[in-house]
Amino acid sequence: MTTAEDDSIASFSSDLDSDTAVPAAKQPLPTFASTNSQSPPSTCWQHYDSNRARESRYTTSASEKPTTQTSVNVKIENNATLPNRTHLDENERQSPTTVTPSMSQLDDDDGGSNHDAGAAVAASTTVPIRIQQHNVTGASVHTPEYNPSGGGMKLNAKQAQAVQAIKDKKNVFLTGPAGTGKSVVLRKVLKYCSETYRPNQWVAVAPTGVTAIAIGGQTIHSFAGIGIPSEQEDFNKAWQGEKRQAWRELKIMVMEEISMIAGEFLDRLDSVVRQIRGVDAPFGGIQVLICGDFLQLPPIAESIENMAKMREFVNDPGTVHGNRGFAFQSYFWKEANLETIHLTEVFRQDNPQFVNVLSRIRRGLVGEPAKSFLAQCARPLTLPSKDIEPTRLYSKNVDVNRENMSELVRLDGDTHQFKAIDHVIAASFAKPGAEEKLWNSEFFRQTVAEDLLRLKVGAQVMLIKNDTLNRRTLVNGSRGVVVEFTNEQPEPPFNIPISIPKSNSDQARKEGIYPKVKFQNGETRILGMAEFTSRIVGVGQCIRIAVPLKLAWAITVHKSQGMTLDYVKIDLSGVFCKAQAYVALSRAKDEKCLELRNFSSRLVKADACALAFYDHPNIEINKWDHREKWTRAKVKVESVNNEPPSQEETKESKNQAWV
Ligand SMILES: Nc1ncnc2c1ncn2[C@@H]1O[C@H](COP(=O)(O)OP(=O)(O)OP(=O)(O)O)[C@@H](O)[C@H]1O
Repeated sequence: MTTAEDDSIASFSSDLDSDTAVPAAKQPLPTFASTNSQSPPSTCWQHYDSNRARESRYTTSASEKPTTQTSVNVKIENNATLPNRTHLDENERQSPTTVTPSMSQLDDDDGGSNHDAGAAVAASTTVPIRIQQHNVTGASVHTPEYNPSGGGMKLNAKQAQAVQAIKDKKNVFLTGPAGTGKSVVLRKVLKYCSETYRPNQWVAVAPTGVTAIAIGGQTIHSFAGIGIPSEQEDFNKAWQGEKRQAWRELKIMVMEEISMIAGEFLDRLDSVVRQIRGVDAPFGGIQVLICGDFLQLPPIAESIENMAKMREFVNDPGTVHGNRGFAFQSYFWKEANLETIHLTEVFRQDNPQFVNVLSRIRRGLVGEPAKSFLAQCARPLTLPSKDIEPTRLYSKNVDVNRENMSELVRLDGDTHQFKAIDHVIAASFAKPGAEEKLWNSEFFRQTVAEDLLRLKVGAQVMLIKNDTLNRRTLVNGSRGVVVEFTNEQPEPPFNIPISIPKSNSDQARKEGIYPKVKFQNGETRILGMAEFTSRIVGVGQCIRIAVPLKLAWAITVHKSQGMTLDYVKIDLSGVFCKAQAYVALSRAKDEKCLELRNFSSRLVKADACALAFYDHPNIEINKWDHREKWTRAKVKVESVNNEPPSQEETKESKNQAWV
């Protein structure tokens, strides 16, 4: 084991400039006689409109619900049949995506007696499986909870301290560089929760589907019932029946990868949860374990340009959600009275030289020794066996897609193409030109659901939509392999029929043929189409109906956060955000099992605000600001600010986020 450079954690006080408007989250919250209220108070935060909320019980929001005044414009490609939206399963749009962690998934690494390998595999994106002749890429990869070697794992003193703090009912922030065992502690805590609380009293949440799978939990968006929020009203969806009840019953929430959860998101959610629970305390008194490293991937903030556009369409600009700031910049953070535990012992890598290189890169530093150390990885990887396929990491989706397509081409067999169906619904109150705006929306270019999906038997795939029904064991991020194409009928919720006529150019494409996928948890599913939507504040809704699969020989760095990879090929040429190079490199266990392409010192960047948070106790770092202005951090170190992301960065990040 090797100890990383010691980062002293900051405990700081942070107040707003006197001229900074106090966000509504800080305005006095309404008080409630009891927590049994069934709807948000009319005085609820930021112009809550109770009529709209009533409607949103049945639709994603009032603006989305087709009404007689709503114009629906449907563009049907290639004579595809458009499924009637009213026939879509209502549950699919509203019901919670609940991935109940099985006990075995939560089993820690100490050889717990009830380990159930099958169920554990269900939650992993990286566990090796062999399906007929098709090997799932990443066979060499393991996440710690599913370490095939099993065996005992003794927590070090700080890890044990974190578990104890949770047992002592404290709110805990568990941090430290990559590979220091934060997730291992998290799983110990989940095991404790499962033994101590009833199932509805605890939850594990993460910002992305892949991470959620790895901890056997669900995304924070799906648990909250708010989807990907674009305005305050979306957060108010947490009031909807089942969700409201879930929030009220909760006693402890475990949050993974906090670096990707924005301060603004936490504050908006916190405000609603306090009201739902009728307790004016952080998350209405729910105990929290927050895990993560702020020097890893940051939240995906809206660009200033997009924020400005969205604000044009709303009465109160403060209601537009920009996903700004790190979690430590939230009001919630300051009030939660978190006990910070900083892990420093790196377990993932054994070589102290590699640990030192990574430690510098985490802080945005490179230097000659690090450069020459990494230069030795710019050679083809030698693999111990033909069966082992290294995981390939790229920064951008475009590179991932190219790599996946070239793998697809190498497979024998017919290509089956699945064309998406797009349509738009303008909001009843939208200004003229709304439909055109919707058709030109970035959603249709950026959404992870491809316009034309090509598949073959043997293709490595990833599910890109949660299964909100059935056994709820498959989620956005579940990995599998296409085992055949069939005309058997798919099951809900992925059962929108594929009825696209044969194209001239593609001999393999037939009507009513569905891909059958064997997932890593052993489940086999026939997949029809599913609905992907994006609501544009004040304008309406963009909808794509597509087969919810994506090729997955290669994955993005964003998808890899939290993983431990035995054999990995990394191409850093497309790095577009801070910490991306660090996250990619720190996945590798050993430099001998890492092939590195296109490394350059200029790609290594750390966020100055996150560095300041760790390095300077007692500094003031401003909170996210709900006004147009992106406030500068009031720190005593030079050039520390929260730069808003560029449009390019937001676009790329969203590409990752929507996966
Ligand atoms: N106490 C321990 N003893 C032995 N190995 C450990 C211990 N804690 C963690 N590990 C191992 O270290 C590796 C990294 O652990 P883990 O994924 O929990 O780190 P992390 O801090 O969550 O990393 P990241 O920030 O990259 O998500 C895993 O292989 C895990 O099994």
